Amino acid sequence: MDEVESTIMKKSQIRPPSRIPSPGKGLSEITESQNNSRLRPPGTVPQSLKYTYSTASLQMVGNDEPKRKTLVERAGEPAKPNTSFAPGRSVVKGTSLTSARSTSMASSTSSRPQSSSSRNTSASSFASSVGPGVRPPSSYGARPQTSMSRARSNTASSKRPATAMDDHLDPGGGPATGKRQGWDVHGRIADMEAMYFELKDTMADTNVERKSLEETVRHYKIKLLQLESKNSALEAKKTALESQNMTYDSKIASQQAELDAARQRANTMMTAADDDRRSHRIELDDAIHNHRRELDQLRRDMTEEIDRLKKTHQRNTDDEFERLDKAHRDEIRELERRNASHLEEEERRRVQDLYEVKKQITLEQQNLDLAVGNKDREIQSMREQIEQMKAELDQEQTSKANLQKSLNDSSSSVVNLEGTVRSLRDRIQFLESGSQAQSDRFELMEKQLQDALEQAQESKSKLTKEETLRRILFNQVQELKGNIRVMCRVRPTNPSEEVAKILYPDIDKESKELELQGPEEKSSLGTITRKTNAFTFDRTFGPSTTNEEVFSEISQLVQSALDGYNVCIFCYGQTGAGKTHTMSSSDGMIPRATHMIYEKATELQDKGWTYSMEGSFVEVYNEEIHDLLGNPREFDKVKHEIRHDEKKKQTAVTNLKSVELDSPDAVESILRRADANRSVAATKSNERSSRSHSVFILKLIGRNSTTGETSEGTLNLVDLAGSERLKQSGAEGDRMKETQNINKSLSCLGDVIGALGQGKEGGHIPYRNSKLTYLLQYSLGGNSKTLMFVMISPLEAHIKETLTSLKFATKVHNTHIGTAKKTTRVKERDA
Ligand SMILES: Nc1ncnc2c1ncn2[C@@H]1O[C@H](COP(=O)(O)OP(=O)(O)OP(=O)(O)O)[C@@H](O)[C@H]1O
Repeated sequence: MDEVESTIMKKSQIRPPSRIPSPGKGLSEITESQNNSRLRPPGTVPQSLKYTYSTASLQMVGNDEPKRKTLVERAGEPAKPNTSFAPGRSVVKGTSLTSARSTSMASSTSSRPQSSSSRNTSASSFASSVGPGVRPPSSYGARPQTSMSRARSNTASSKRPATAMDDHLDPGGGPATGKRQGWDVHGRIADMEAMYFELKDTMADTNVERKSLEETVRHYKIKLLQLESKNSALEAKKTALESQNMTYDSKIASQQAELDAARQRANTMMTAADDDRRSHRIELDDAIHNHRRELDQLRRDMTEEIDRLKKTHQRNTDDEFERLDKAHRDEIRELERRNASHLEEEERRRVQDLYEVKKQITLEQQNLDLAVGNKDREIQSMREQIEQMKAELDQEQTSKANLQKSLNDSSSSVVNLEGTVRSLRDRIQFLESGSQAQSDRFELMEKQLQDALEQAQESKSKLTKEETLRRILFNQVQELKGNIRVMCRVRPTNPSEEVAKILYPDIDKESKELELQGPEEKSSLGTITRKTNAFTFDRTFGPSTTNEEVFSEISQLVQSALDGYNVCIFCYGQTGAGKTHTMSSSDGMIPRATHMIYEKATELQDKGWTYSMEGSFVEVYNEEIHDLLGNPREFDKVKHEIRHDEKKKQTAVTNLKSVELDSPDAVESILRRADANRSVAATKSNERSSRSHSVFILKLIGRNSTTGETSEGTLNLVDLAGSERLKQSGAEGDRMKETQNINKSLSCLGDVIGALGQGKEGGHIPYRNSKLTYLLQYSLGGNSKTLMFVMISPLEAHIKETLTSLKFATKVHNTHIGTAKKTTRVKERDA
């Protein structure tokens, strides 16, 4: 609002005249009228006029009609009453501004001290130019008092600078600043024109000012309307709040009344409760008092009754005791009599039972004999079956040999025939005779050749079929022999060593039995005895047996690996019993097996089989896997993990070096390297005792291009660490840890074989309990074939350990994995 006002104020400033010509003396009557207006004191303005101006000004604002005419227009008009001009001026310069901001106006007006006088002057000049007759009467005489006029009357009038008007007022007529003479009509007209333009500008300014004022008034009106609507809204709100307030007041009053009523009720209830409590207390006191009295009375009565009863009871007890004593004695006599008869009866019955039991035992014995006879017959029939199968196998092998021979013959005859054909062709070409005889002969020979070729092809396909059949029959024979087999080998001795008594009762027959005389045992009577322990295995090898003989017994298993089975052959026994000699020596099982596989694989090439063979060698030492073909310095750095392929039933070890066995020499180099790397440590039992389990893994993958068959087998040859007992070995520190780990893994091996023997479908087999059993998971049990060599030392000093090894082997031998097998037991009899 102030900003608008200040704008208005700025616009309302009237430019001071630049130069006002001083009027000549001929214009004195105008001067006089002007003088009159100037000379009239401010207080002389009639009150009625003042009122009229203000009302008129308000009307002007309200009507918003620019009724004023320009000075030029009015110049040609007839004279009008004074009031018609004065209010217009007052509206613009006086009343409205005075009432709004009198101070601002005063200051703005005072900044232009010459404005009114210039106007007066211009009016006078104008009058003088148009002549006195048309000049309007002095409007200034009727002008209301404004701040400007007050300022002039109070302060500026006395100190006002000299103006043209003053010159007119000067009676001396000597113009202080006059520049034109009375005759200088043109000059005056020019001045008049200048003044006229100046006035025109002033009027234009005034119009602008008026418009802005009208705008302001409109703005105020809008504002007023907004305020009024706001006021009415507030009024409505106030009314609503008042009515709400009244509702609350009435609610509070009703709740207060309810509260008072509730208080009243509570007081009444409290009083009633107090009364009740008092009356109850009195009743309770009375009751307690009565109860005590009754209790005392009862106590007295009871005491009297007890005394009376005691006396009566004493009497009765004495009588009863006498009576019971008599009855008891009678009863004892009666019981003794009954017991005697009962005993007689019982004895009779027992004798009868004994007779029945004896009879039943005899019957069962007969049944058992029958069953044993049946079993024997079954065994006999199985043996016969095996024999028959062996005969069939022999027959098949013979037929295979014959076929092979005929194939060879056919091949050589084919070669011969081919040579013949070539020579005949040459001859044909040479002869060129085309004679019938020659032609016939040639045809005959060609036919013979064709027949021979067909025969050879037929023999080849027959041979392939024979091979497949052989595999099936061979596996059947292996299964009949059992999927886990145990063989015992006794190492030779030096002449200086004290040997224990070991017998081989069936050495000339099946070579399965072994008898060992146990250690000396002292009885309670002081007599010393030695028990003979008899053992039976799938085969027993005496000290003179060579590695070649041993291998001939196990070669069939190696053949199974080629046929796609998982085969595991392991040597078990105490340190120094000959495990390493049997397994890894230069003519041991590992080199022999690999050589055999190599040879067989080469042979099978004729039957369409191609084999790839990969060998790796690991060591399980302190439950860690080491790569025996790797760098021994990195044994502790490189970690190996065992991964199983559940689907293929194959095991893989991570970060393991495997060597392609493309020649027999490759096997020897592997063995040399593994031997150099193998962890060895000295113990009391053996100077170079292997302290780890070593596993030679041979993977055999075969493909038959003719039949499309594939086979994937694994041969594991395991040299177990020594099985000596902790106490005996005298191991300490690291050695003790080694021995503990060895014993743990060997006992896990026993547990696994035991669990497999129970043969429960889906039963838990604790393969994971040791690294060794986990590594051999798919080579122990299931569809795999296992052979255990129990190595024993024949020395007297090792007899206890030997017995332990043999008992463990018997436990394994009694395990049924896969097909049924005869159970053997350790037989003991005194020497
Ligand atoms: N059948 C055998 N014929 C000849 N010598 C043998 C035979 N068995 C074992 N030996 C010899 O007996 C010694 C101990 O044998 P070997 O090292 O094989 O025992 P080990 O049971 O493997 O011992 P460890 O488990 O501690 O390695 C070796 O010198 C070995 O040559």
